[in-house]
Amino acid sequence: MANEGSVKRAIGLMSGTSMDGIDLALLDTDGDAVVLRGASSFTPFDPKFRKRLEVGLEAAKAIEERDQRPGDLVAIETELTDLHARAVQAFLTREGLPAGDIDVIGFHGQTVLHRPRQALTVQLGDGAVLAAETGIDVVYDLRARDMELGGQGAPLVPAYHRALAAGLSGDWAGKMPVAFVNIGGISNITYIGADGTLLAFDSGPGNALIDQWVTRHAGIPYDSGGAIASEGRVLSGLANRYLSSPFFTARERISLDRNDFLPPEDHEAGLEDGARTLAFVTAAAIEKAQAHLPEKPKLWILTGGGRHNRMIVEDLTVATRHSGEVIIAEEAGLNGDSMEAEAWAWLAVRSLAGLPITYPGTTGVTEPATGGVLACSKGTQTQAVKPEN
Ligand SMILES: Nc1ncnc2c1ncn2[C@@H]1O[C@H](COP(=O)(O)OP(=O)(O)OP(=O)(O)O)[C@@H](O)[C@H]1O
Ligand SMILES: CC(=O)N[C@H]1[C@@H]2OC[C@@H](O2)[C@@H](O)[C@@H]1O[C@H](C)C(=O)O
Repeated sequence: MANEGSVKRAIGLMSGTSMDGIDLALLDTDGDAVVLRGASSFTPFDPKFRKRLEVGLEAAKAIEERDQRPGDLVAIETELTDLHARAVQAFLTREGLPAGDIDVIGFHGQTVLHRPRQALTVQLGDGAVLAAETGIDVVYDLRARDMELGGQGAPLVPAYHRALAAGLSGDWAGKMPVAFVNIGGISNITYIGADGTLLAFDSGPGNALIDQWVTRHAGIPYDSGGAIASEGRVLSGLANRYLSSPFFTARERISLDRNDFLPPEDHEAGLEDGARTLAFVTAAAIEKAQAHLPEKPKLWILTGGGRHNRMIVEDLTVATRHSGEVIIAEEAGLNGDSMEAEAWAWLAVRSLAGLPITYPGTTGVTEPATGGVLACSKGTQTQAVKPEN
């Protein structure tokens, strides 16, 4: 290991359900406290590769065993791994850091299938190849063991949210319970009670529906700032169709696949009304999540790309105005773009130490569980991380 003692220097790599690119973050941590949040980067996928990933998602529907790669998925996985290796190399060059300074990379990969009921989750990405190409040890496949132990395999960032909450300062420190809401392709919520209670689950659609809608109707990848939505009005019939999904009232909290909610049919709305309604649905779904929490949060910290959509932020602010305050991560001194990548760095360090990464309250796993697979940079052997939870 490059760094002595319990504090490790880790790089986290996240390519989320929006499939927009690779977030990278540097983190110094002992796997408990966040010692130092470092520099970060974003490497967008070019539109051609994004298109290939979308085709890959369709092919992935045929997967029954997690190592199957139907259609073009073998080639896509190779290209994806290579793009991650290049993102790491470009970051190290930019920051003037030798690879030997980094103890470990936490590698998420690209989720192409997630079926918790079948205990099946597939993230494309070859950890061994990434380790060989970067010369840095890689911890990857962090979701699978949780599923084997009865968990949903997601969300995994909540334990990191709790570590961040412990470090909040000033006025924000006393505002408990606090909820982190990550508005990515799908939205997920983490609740941290004043007594440290940790609960988390996917709360519903995030930007994926909005992205698909504006791509189809305006040829742009996302509704920047919520500008299109701000020109439209909420179509209550359409909104209610989404919000009456049994997903919101089911006692069991399940993690979502990107395709669990689909964009409206073309005839159901015009461009602006569709974007406005979907932004409303995203916020309303987050508000509905409160029904599954022991107390209403006093503070909501928004992360993920959806915090830039002002209609989502406004709608959530209105919906929670009697009980809580809504802020974006940056107002609390955090980085809403790199938080998930930071989390993957933190989780990798925990994995190396055999510490739990998921809990009954976060994924429904039977007991606190570690996870991940270690691929060593020196040598070809890939060994499973041996947990001691
Ligand atoms: N300026 C902006 N205005 C509005 N929306 C934005 C803006 N920037 C990014 N987004 C939205 O955020 C999305 C990317 O968010 P993010 O990177 O948090 O998602 P992700 O990590 O891929 O998803 P997940 O957390 O579900 O895995 C984009 O697809 C877009 O919809
Ligand atoms: C299977 C999968 O990749 N799930 C993602 C997805 O995107 C958001 C939400 O659904 C969350 O459950 C999860 O990612 C975050 C990073 C997590 O595991 O915490």
